[in-house]
Amino acid sequence: MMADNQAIGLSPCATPGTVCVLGIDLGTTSVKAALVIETEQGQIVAQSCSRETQAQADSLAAGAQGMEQDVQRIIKALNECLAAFPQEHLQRVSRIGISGQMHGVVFWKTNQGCKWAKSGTGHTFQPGEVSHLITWQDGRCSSSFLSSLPQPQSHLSLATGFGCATIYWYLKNSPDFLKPYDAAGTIHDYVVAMLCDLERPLMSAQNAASWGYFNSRSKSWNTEILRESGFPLDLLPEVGDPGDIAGRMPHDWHGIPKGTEVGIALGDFQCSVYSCMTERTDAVLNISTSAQLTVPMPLGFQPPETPDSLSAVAYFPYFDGNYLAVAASLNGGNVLATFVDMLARWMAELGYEVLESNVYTQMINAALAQNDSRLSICPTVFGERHMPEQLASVTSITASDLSLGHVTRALCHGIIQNLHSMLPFQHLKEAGVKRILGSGSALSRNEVLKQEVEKIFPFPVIYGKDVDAAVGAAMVMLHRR
Ligand SMILES: Nc1ncnc2c1ncn2[C@@H]1O[C@H](COP(=O)(O)OP(=O)(O)O)[C@@H](O)[C@H]1O
Ligand SMILES: O=C(CO)[C@@H](O)[C@H](O)[C@H](O)[C@H](O)COP(=O)(O)O
Repeated sequence: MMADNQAIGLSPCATPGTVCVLGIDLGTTSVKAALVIETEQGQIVAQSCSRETQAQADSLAAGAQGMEQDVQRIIKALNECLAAFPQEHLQRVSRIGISGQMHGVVFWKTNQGCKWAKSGTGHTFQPGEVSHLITWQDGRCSSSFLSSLPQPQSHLSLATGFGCATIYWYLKNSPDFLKPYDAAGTIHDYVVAMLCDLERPLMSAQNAASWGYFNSRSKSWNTEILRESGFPLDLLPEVGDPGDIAGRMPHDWHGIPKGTEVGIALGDFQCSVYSCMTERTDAVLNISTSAQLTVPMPLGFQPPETPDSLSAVAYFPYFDGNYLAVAASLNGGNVLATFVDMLARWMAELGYEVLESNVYTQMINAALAQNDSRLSICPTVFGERHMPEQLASVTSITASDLSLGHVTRALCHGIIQNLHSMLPFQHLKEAGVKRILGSGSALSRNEVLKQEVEKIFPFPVIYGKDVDAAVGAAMVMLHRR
């Protein structure tokens, strides 16, 4: 689906005195925005919008191993989302919360990162001296390259696609690439820096942990280790607490008033959890481009000093010094997207053009008619961080189970089964989990995935209406005073 705009019937944002917060999520596939307002009954999502970015770009330096995105395209999708909101709502926004795809890195030149221009509805910005975003899906750092790097002092293992690993890769393979830039951050740190005109980017501890070489206990980069190996320390953003304010906008933006507060950028996964988790006995399953299954760790939990690189579960910083235990899978909605793309390419080779959104609808409907499939699909097309070498496979192929419905059913089963192998039902039960909350648009739009979740994890599964990272980012900013 290319675009999706939704509005509730009333216009509470337009009511004077109403607190209205804009939440933005810069995801791997799409940009989402939501206007969330505080009412006596709680929060309401007054408007939401989603635009696919179609930002995939060739990597000149890393070739097929690279996974890069064009920042112009991401900002275009963001501008389109905001342009779709009514001006009278945007004029009431008093705070902005921004989240996005973690781990990735984008480089820019201070004071030249963007160009502001006046448009019909106020000021907007376009990217200026900015590199591609090298995303969390980037595969340029091989296992042998990673093991040649200094040992981080962090509870999280380093993996390909992590900002610091990517910077090391440029340093060793293409140092000239880094020369024009003096600032770096995740894509959402970049947007916050542009909106607040920050001299030096600010990054939340959530995103810093996702870059590697960050100690979550001391909330500091492994400066000494990095310095000794010649790492360009100037490219490391300053780190702040998730929920803190990064600054105020010196310009109006799409009609949002000048002076509006912008929060330090947050992790998309943590914001998805924030949008729905209400009890400490909740597990959250988020499926967007990637997939995560998570449970909150007990209050006061501190992760071990060193990571277990073979463990499928990692501890990600959440809010207020708390942690989430997470099975962060690299194989979520992107596996289905790869399948759809493969089908569309085959069809094109056979002389037929198909609309990908129609393929999703058809294949989901076909799989709904097949309760089961003997096909067994291990879906790890993109490997997993704890097992990068184990790629996807199909076994138990019988001639009777080759319909689109059988294959889609087996694929959806495989995605959920893979998450289960990383964080099994039994472990969730032992951790006191009572229900699973579903979030993310790859899950909410796919009835077959939902059925497989309910089969494989026999807990009550609840799919909220307005649960995603954009709403979570707005809620964080509503709640933090
Ligand atoms: N028409 C569709 N119907 C069902 N699922 C879809 C459709 N289009 C895309 N998807 C799924 O949604 C995923 C992207 O979800 P999205 O929430 O946009 O990701 P992100 O938050 O990572 O940007 C795709 O990888 C794909 O699996
Ligand atoms: O990279 C992964 C894979 O699950 C996670 O560690 C991370 O929290 C996020 O999923 C990434 O930020 C990507 O998010 P998304 O675009 O798939 O929603």
